[in-house]
Amino acid sequence: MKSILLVEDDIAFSQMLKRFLERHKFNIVLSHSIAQSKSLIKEEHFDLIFTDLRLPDGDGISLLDDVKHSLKHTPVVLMTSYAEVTTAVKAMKNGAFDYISKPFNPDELLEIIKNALEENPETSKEGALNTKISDTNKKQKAKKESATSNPTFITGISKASKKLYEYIDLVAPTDMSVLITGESGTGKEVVAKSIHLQSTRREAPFIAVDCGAIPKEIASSEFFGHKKGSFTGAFNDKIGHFEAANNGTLFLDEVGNLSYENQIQLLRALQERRVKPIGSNTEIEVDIRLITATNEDLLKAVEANTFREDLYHRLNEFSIQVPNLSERQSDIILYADFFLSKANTQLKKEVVGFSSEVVKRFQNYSWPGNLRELSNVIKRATLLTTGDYIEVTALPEKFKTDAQQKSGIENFSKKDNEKELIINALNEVDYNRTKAAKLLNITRKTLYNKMKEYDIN
Ligand SMILES: Nc1ncnc2c1ncn2[C@@H]1O[C@H](COP(=O)(O)OP(=O)(O)OP(=O)(O)O)[C@@H](O)[C@H]1O
Repeated sequence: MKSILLVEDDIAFSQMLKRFLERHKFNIVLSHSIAQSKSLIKEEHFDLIFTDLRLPDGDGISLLDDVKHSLKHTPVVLMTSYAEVTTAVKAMKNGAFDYISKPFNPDELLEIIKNALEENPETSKEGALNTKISDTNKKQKAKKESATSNPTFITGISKASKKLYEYIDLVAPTDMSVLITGESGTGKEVVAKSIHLQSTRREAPFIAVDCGAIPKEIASSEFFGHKKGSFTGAFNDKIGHFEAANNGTLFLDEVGNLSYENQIQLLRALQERRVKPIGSNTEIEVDIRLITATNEDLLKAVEANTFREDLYHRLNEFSIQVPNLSERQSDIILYADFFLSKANTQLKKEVVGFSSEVVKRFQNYSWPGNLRELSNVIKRATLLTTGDYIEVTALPEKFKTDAQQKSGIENFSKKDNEKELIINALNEVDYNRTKAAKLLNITRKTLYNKMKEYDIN
């Protein structure tokens, strides 16, 4: 029977894991600290060390260093939370076999353990050990790396995000016009781009136009193009946005800003599916899919007669409301991590994560500027950070008001992290405790006990 040293300071969680692994025929020895683990390693043989990243007397990485010196071939697998994934990836470069992010599901856990144990210690060279990645995490990392090297977008895990992406999946393959509403910075343009990329038009152009930035006098030339010499200042032929987006998608941002006259021109072009550049005698047939976005209430504009009702219905064959970041609480750290990777690449930095205090303050903040604000805060903080972790001191003043709270990763409390995970899981499933327990991979009884312990109602 293979023997595993399980290092986890959360008593209830470690007991649960122990029982689960014992049922799968592993011999489990529990340890709740680095010091205890170090002495156990001297006394007993272990086939695998499975350790939490944050422990009361240090982190799993220092245990990893120790193991690497004394037990070169014993694989070490780390358990992490969202905020720590970047650290775990770094730990893998230092010899950890793999990592698993909490909450994890039993199959994922068994697969990682099986892979780690299957590694032949006698033949594996140091380098091979350093670069071994399980299939499960290969997938996770591939996703992460593609997000980093190709900074497009991530979908999020909150209920609101899932619903948003369900709608995107639903409407993308059709040719329907989509009206995207949502506050500034929520990601409306990213949604438009995802619809385009999931549509049959993905190989054709995606042309984004900010209608708020076009003076009404030149709007028709911008949309439909012009011929050289057709008006003063028309020094060359110009291709309009409709023609440029032919066979693809035209995205009109801030569509509510179009003048009444421009609205009429737009409607006509959409109905007739053809445009005539200014100064030209020939009409050009265009096949475009139209996606529009607004952060104002267009229906109110229709009532006030500032936006044409016929155009409104033409644009609104399907509507998608992009939620505010405050409604996507369980996504905040995921997005923060994504923006951190992006900022690291842009600024050539290697900041690995956020202090627990920063995580807490991010989760307590209302984010009126939504994803754009989060992205800006993180970029600035990454620039200001000289250590491994972004601390409260690198955040704008508005995040520093809670003078009672100490900052620093030494303050990272397992309890806070666990409480957050439980609250997020409960929010995710509308406080259905059976589903939340399933999501967290713990029994209902453990969940009840923890809710009581953390005073969660
Ligand atoms: N799903 C996502 N994943 C990663 N980054 C995102 C996502 N959605 C939006 N962002 C980022 O958030 C920022 C704001 O997004 P975007 O410009 O799409 O918002 P918007 O709602 O169109 O804003 P506005 O109303 O001001 O035009 C951008 O930096 C964008 O890259």
